[in-house]
Amino acid sequence: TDTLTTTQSLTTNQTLSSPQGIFELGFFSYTNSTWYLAIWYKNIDHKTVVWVANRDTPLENPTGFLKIGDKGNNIVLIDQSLHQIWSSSNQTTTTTTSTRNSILQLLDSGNLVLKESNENYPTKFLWQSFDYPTDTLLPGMKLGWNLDTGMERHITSWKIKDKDPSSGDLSFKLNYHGLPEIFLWNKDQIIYRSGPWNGERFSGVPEMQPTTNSIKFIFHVDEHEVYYSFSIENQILFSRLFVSPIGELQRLTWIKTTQVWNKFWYAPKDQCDDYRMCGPYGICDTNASPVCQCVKGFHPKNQQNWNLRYGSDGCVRNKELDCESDKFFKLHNVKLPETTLVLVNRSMNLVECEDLCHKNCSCTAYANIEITNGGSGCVIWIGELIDMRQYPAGGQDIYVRLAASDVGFGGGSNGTNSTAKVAGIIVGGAALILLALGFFLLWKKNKLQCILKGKTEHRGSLERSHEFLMPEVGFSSKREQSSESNIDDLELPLFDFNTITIATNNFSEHNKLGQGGFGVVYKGILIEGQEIAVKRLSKNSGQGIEEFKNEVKLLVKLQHRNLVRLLGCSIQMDEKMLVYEYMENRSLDGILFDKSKRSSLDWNRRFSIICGIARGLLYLHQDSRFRIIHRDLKASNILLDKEMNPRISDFGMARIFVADQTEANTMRVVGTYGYMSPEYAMDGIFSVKSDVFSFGVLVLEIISGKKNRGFYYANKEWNLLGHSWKQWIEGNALELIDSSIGDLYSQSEVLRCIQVGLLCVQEHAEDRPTMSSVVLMLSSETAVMAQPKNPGFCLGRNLAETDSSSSKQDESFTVNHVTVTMLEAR
Ligand SMILES: Nc1ncnc2c1ncn2[C@@H]1O[C@H](COP(=O)(O)OP(=O)(O)OP(=O)(O)O)[C@@H](O)[C@H]1O
Repeated sequence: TDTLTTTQSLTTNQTLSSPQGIFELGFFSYTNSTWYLAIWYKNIDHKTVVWVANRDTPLENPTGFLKIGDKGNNIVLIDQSLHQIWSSSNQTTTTTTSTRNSILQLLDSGNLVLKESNENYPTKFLWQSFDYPTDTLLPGMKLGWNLDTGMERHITSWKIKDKDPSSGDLSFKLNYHGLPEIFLWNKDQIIYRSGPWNGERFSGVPEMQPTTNSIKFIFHVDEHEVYYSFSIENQILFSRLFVSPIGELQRLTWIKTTQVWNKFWYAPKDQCDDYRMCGPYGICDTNASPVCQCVKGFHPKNQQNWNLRYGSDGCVRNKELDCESDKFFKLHNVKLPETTLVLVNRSMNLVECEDLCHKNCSCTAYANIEITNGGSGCVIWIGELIDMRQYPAGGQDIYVRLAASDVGFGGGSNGTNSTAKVAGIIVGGAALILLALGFFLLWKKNKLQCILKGKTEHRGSLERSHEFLMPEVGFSSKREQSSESNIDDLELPLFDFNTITIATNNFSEHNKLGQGGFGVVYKGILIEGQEIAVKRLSKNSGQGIEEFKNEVKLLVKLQHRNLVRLLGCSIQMDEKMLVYEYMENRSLDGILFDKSKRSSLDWNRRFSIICGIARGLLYLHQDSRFRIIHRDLKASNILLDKEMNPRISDFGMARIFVADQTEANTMRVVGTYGYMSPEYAMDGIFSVKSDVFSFGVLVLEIISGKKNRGFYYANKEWNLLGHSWKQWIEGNALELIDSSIGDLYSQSEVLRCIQVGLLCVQEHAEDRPTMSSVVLMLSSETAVMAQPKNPGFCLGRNLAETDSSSSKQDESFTVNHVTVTMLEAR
């Protein structure tokens, strides 16, 4: 049978057999002292184990058994003393709910699956062994990442071949950063890499050639998943990828007539496959002597070691770059250098790619990503070029940046316009002959190869207008999604995590702009030179990725000259980042409340800042396609651009940063103390009028240059609001004005602003004007204005401040340091 039910168990002398008898599940032992639950090919005499459940926790005698766990959501191995020695739920977090009717089934693919017995959907499993490979990748298994759940699948060798299946030192793992590629690790050291996928094959496996039958190789990249896999059209043909304990990656294919596993392909093959063999800017060529050569324009860093055939020190430039006048030199037929830290744009062509690289002084090389149809896409390297090798044929072209004088005779390449140039390494006179020989050998080898087919479905619709706003992972190929979801996704400008890492100098302290309630903010410079501010949201921002994306999609549409533009977001596993345009003059509070800086804000400037904020807020309240209540309007959320125009920031954060649902419901989440309207602070009632209140506080702060919280008049009873109100009713309002403004101001304008400010901070929300009347009052000298009534919270000490944790500084007085905004659909 192929199935085990909840009432059955599988003892060590029993097996399950897949429906067509291709695979078998049972127990095996090499030593008779350790027993393992495993899957092997049923009809291959020499037992070829492809999966082991309890590789690191063997049964110590053959009296154990396998059964479905009591809750029906996992499988467990029980030993002689009825102890559970292994369970599938150690491996998974997804199957926490209990299920009554589950069954365990061995499929003909070799996949052992736990599923609901009435579940007919062929891929809906509670658990599957394919998610937990051991040392073997079977057709249909994925090697790589599910970026939504963080699940990673890789293969790890046995300790001793055919003897000890416990986890060995060798693993083959996909790295999804940059242009994804797969690395062979020995413990914590990389020993080989595949090179990135070029649409047809791995850049480091030029012998993989698309032919016409049997094995189809798959390299899938989208924002949810990045994986390598393969399928075989003919189920009776057996092929598996396997990592051996001695550090060899092997594709083995079963030859029925001779009953042997044939080594179809393997790696590493030669010394040039050894990772970093020739160091930075070194290029390894098995046909050269010594095998390590420097890229043209470079010389060995340590000539002595180099002479001793030690290449790992690599090479250094003959002449430093000068950026402007640099040229590019084309290397033919190479394995592309490591692509973990690169920038990727799939929509650019080679000419645009060159242009981009040229403009960025830290770009060291560029190349096409895909080789199909004459080449497409752009990858640019920012740092050293590592682990290149030269192939006689079948490699890729890369354009390396050199100082103009190092390009030498024949000149630099102008990207696609250039004619084929001499290979960029100094290989000596025999190269051509060897090249021809190499071609011949390769051709012979290729005749033996089976199919290699990259997935090349259309991707034109995926191109984005933002260059390098595109994550490699998110953009490259949403190939298996409906066009509808593609269109949907088009609206979300996703920045590649690498782009952000590079832009922010790997989130360096130096780039840190500050820390707010939502997380740390970094300054960044995109490769095209655009400055950005990246808000790295605290990990517990409480919102799922999909909801986050939806919010960002809405917020990027809000555009107004008095709002800080949200450019997009970046998502890395469970980490979320918001990308804003950078505001050169930072936040208003940094100038307004700084003794030495505030005099740079004369009255005209302050008045235009007040008017700008009013217009921005009006847009949020009324003119945008959604009504947005900011809920955290304050001087630190007013940023100033190059021309000192005010720009409101942090709008829409309530939706993005859901700290805790219960808090949101009980409305305990509040804005920043000092700017909060009474009804909001006390009862959690928020409306556009609570924003109007905060705006009023801001206006009075801008006029007086004093913080509402930090300012107490004489007997310390009054805060800025109380003090302003007092001056107003006593007819001394002009005394409020910041002395650093000097004498150059229009009295009527100042008075009008004070009146507007006081109208906005009135205690009762219904008395406060709307933002549209505020804008009107500010812009018209003849507008009729009401007399303000008393403000809310005009005493220095009030309800909120009795909290012992509040300080006199203008910090967020918030629950969990979260400040919020509200977004309502119209
Ligand atoms: N787009 C931007 N351009 C330049 N500087 C910015 C930008 N966004 C934020 N900053 C700076 O980063 C720092 C932190 O900003 P953030 O908005 O996270 O915190 P905050 O406004 O001080 O507090 P809160 O999170 O409570 O609103 C501030 O000093 C701000 O000036």
